[in-house]
Amino acid sequence: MKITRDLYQGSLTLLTDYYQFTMAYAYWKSGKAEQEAVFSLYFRKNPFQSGFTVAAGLDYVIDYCRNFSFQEPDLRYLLEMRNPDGSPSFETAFIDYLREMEFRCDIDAVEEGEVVFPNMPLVRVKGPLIQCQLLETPLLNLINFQTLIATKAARIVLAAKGDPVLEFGLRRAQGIDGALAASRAAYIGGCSSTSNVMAGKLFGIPVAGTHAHSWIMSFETELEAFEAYAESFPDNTVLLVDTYDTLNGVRNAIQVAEKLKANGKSLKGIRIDSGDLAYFSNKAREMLEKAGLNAVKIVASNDLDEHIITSLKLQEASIDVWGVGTKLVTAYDQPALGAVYKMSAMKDSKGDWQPKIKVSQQSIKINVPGFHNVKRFTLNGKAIGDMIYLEDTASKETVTIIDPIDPTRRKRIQTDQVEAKVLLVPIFRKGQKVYHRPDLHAVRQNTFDRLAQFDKTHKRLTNPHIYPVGLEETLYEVRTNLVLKTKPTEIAD
Ligand SMILES: Nc1ncnc2c1ncn2[C@@H]1O[C@H](COP(=O)(O)OP(=O)(O)OP(=O)(O)O)[C@@H](O)[C@H]1O
Ligand SMILES: O=P(O)(O)OC[C@H]1O[C@H](OP(=O)(O)OP(=O)(O)O)[C@H](O)[C@@H]1O
Ligand SMILES: O=C(O)c1cccnc1
Repeated sequence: MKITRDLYQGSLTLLTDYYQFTMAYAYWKSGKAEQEAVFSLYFRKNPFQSGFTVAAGLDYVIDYCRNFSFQEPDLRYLLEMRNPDGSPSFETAFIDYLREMEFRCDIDAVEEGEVVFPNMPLVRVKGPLIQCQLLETPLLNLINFQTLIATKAARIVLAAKGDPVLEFGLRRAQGIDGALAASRAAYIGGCSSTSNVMAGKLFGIPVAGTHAHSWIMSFETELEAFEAYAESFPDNTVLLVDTYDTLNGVRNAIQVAEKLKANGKSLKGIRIDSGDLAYFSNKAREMLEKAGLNAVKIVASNDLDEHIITSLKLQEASIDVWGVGTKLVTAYDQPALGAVYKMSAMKDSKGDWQPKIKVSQQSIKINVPGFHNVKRFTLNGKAIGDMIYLEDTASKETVTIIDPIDPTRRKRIQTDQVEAKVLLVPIFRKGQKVYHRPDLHAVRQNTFDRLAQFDKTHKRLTNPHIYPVGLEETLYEVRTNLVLKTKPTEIAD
């Protein structure tokens, strides 16, 4: 897929924060640009107070990196940039250096649809410092939003307990790209279809839809509108019943169903978009059953989210299909995932790797140093803990994983009695793509399969049981020693 190129027709290399260029220039001026570094992309808290997060956005990252080059119009723009005093921001020789730049990074990442947790690397970039740095903003932009929406979708799909969830968000999404990326991520999270026709064309997501109130309002009566719609779509008649009076709408839909039956066809569904969805869906179900129309599906929409769906399920509402828009594609209750991208190691002038740490007053903001990876341990197919570890640490029979924020939380794992899977997968080697991307349907299936590995207590929508993710002991020690070495030991007055 060349989604970003198809959509934006050119290089996206300038779609970054200006400070990436100020640093790039300064790295180049001080002779550090080609020095090797490692950066890690991770988040610190699951969104929505969720017990898990679903990774998405890697496909866009791959496109971005494959198109990573400076085109002449971009170079001209950079050359014309000025400091506040009117002097050129960048020397011509730097612009020439950018012109020749070829993407040379190694990238490893968790696959889309993978279930991920705070502090573990989602993407690891190793390569020339300048290239690692320039990737910071676009990688965060691409991973943060899609991961957020895939997670929201997964929660909604879990609440729907196997019923199809139709994504209806385009009209309320954050602009064109927000909508397209959200439709893609919502599908990864488990939605069944999108109403966004362009997302269908670009990504191959199934497209589905009913009709709006305007269709009914364009006729003298609701019954005429239903009949005309059934004539237009005899094989896919879904009627919106709540324009004037929901139960009367159901009666009219039943009349149309009988006509369809006489022609060897059937009414596929009705949609309720207002009022008490439990009451109206149960009444509608009773009326449909009385008319022998047990197979007619009831679609509900109207500001739904995982919590309202859960409540409607508890109320035993007779809803078979859920249409969800605004609260899904805008991640209404948490509009951003806070993933960050931090340097974790750099080669010194002798060519030796040095782990790097950012020390903060807030311990949650201290990153994981070194060339690290993450392993998931499973027992009889169930995930029991994730270990963040330094790649050059020899494997041991027993490991202890230590929560980086609360080191009293620890878990011992007998590695010879469990299965282990390394979660970072090679994506690029020396700038060349080595990863074969699965199609979007396989990614969506991946989400279901991976989520199935987790105990339901971690998937509970409120107050979930915290899944154990920790640092392997050696890494924990490296990190603690680095913090102690870097942090002033005296408490400031
Ligand atoms: N039985 C129910 N239990 C919990 N929430 C419900 C139930 N029925 C509907 N809701 C939710 O309550 C909210 C009702 O919102 P609102 O009052 O705006 O709807 P409405 O009265 O149908 O009006 P509108 O025509 O503006 O959609 C929606 O978010 C809807 O999903
Ligand atoms: O509620 P959402 O989850 O965003 O789902 C999409 C909404 O979009 C349509 O409404 P419309 O734009 O016609 O407005 P209205 O039904 O709120 O009047 C549809 O009837 C849903 O109610
Ligand atoms: O197809 C539908 O029913 C639909 C599409 C977008 C928004 N609301 C409803």
